Amino acid sequence: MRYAQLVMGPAGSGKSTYCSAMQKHAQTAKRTVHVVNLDPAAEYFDYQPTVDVRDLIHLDDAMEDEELRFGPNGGLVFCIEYLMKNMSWLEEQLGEGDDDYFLFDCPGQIELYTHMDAMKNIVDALQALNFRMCGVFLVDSSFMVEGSKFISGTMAALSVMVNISIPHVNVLTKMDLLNAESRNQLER
Ligand SMILES: Nc1nc2c(ncn2[C@@H]2O[C@H](COP(=O)(O)OP(=O)(O)OP(=O)(O)O)[C@@H](O)[C@H]2O)c(=O)[nH]1
Repeated sequence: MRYAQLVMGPAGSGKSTYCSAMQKHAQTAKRTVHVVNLDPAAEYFDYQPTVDVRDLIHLDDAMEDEELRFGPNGGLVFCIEYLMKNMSWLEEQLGEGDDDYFLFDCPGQIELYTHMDAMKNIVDALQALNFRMCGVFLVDSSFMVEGSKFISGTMAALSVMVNISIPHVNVLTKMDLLNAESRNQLER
């Protein structure tokens, strides 16, 4: 059995920062946590990925292809579907270790989780590879303070939980950026 967190959330919500912090935290506890970059458009992260989907396909490959001519959104969906069709590549990259712990740093395009099958299919394929998975959905806390945004954030989280159908934890990120009044408002 292997274990994994699927780290999801809107663009800029802090997924890569979370993965990096968790990896460092594990190192401090003398444990090894592998991070897998599943974002074909990633430009910067400060962890050492064990697997990087950009070695298989990069967003630019889809956008610069003369026949495909995708924009950034269509291109990203194409890349994730391409990964799905090449799961054997991911399987090989992940190796066969037992008891390994992985963090999958996902792309920030929320429709991949809320109403498309792409990410759900990848989760199903990973579960077939003996992964026990948990979804971690990150939301920037500053987008949760106003009532309307709070509803939007919680509905997005609920939609992801139902669509992906694995144990699910929501994480409010960037709490350090909230002032006391906003924290109280969020608490209420
Ligand atoms: N102050 C503060 N900044 C944070 C926190 N988490 C992330 N950030 C910052 O927010 C920005 C976006 O963080 P990322 O980790 O790149 O977010 P992401 O979800 O991986 O972004 P995409 O891959 O573009 O979707 C970076 O400048 C981070 O340094 C946090 O808890 N506190």
